[in-house]
Amino acid sequence: MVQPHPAPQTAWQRTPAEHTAAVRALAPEPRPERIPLPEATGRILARDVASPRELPLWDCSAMDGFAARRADLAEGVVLPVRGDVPAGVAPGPLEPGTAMRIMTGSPVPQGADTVVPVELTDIPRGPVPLPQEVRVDELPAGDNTRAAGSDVTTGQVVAEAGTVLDALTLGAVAAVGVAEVEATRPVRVRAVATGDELAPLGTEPGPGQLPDCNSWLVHGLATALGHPTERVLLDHDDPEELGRRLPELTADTDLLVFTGGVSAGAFEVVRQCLEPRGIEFGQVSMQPGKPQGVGQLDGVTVLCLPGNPVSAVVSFLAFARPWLDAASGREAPGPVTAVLGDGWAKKPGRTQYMPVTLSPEEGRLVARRRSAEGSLSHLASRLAGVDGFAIVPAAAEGVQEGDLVEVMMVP
Ligand SMILES: Nc1nc2c(c(=O)[nH]1)N[C@H]1C(S)=C(S)[C@@H](COP(=O)(O)OP(=O)(O)OC[C@H]3O[C@@H](n4cnc5c(N)ncnc54)[C@H](O)[C@@H]3O)O[C@H]1N2
Ligand code: MOO
Repeated sequence: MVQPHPAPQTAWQRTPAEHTAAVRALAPEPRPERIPLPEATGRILARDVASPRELPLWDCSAMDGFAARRADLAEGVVLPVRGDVPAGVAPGPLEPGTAMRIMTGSPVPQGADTVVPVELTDIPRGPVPLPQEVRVDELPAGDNTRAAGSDVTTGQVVAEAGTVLDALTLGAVAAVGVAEVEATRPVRVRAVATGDELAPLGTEPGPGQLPDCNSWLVHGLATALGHPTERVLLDHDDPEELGRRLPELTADTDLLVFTGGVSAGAFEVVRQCLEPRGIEFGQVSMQPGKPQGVGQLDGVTVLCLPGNPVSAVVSFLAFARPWLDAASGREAPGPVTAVLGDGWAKKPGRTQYMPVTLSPEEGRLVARRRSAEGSLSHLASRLAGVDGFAIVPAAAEGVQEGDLVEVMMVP
């Protein structure tokens, strides 16, 4: 058992917005690097990607059928077929009064301006030999061609700096043939859960112990945002021991996130170790998430979040996420507006973050409390299924069904 340290003094009182700004101000500039496109999945683009070519690369067919001149077409007309235009060939010009068989995406022969879909002719669909002639049974409504450059022109930006290279953005960049991109380096996160009482997942908790979930929560949230994250479990409340381990904890990382040991108890390992080292602790007028600490050690930003699991999640989303967005060049997503599907009373004074589920109903996004016990900070098991946290302003004494609320989303 570690001897208690003197009760720490509260350094500051802030609103959530003030603390978000204070934390965000410590974020380093995003560091870009040039990497092969496949490695950039999930990264954030540091520079616009402009197309080096136009797409389609040529005027092409939108249908499998027969390329012809509109002027030669009439219902029942029979045209001689002068060749095939499969994928991957550059056809010669089309003689007036003739047709060429053409496949979807293939270059329209010079002189042709219309593709008659095979279904509108006497030729059966599918792999049939090239016919000598084709009868047009019905005139196509459109020309069934796609103009060169109608998707993208040379130099046009297909993905903007700040965009996450998700599967679809990656597809767009690959489509224009760009093999390397400038993306921001991922931010390395270390999630440190502290507390004498913590038992690692998969072990049976001893007397007075409980399973650690915070390291998994922080790991999961940071990973979901695309940051490589390492978990550390410090199953003790010894500030001296934590002090000895600090060089190791701050090495090769950009953001160190502690959970637990930050409030006013006699054994607040994180606060007692880090306050003398310049990390500032104080209170944010929010519920949950009141006790917070922030600062820098050896150039690494250190965030100290409260140990109650719901408090840790809310604090991560309100403070760590904006830091991560800023450090990785990602535009911070704002809250989502929803209609409340139920109401509840609240004490005025602190901004409340209520765990809610969201569902689209009759064209509106409806937010409902995840559980009747509301935003109590210890309800770890009720985190399952939470879509976000409805933000109820500090002065409010409650909310009613039908009110509009802003919801801080879970990534
Ligand atoms: N006298 C006061 N007491 C408390 C205050 C206060 O202002 N004055 N603030 C309360 C609030 S609000 C919160 S939130 C908590 C925050 O406390 P700590 O950050 O010091 O967290 P701990 O005491 O270490 O733990 C709180 C609670 O959470 C459980 N916990 C901690 N880590 C984990 C983990 N990794 N996995 C699962 N559960 C964890 C821990 O066992 C405790 O039950 O302080 C209030 N007290
Ligand atoms: O801030 Mo604590 O998170 O209210 O329970």
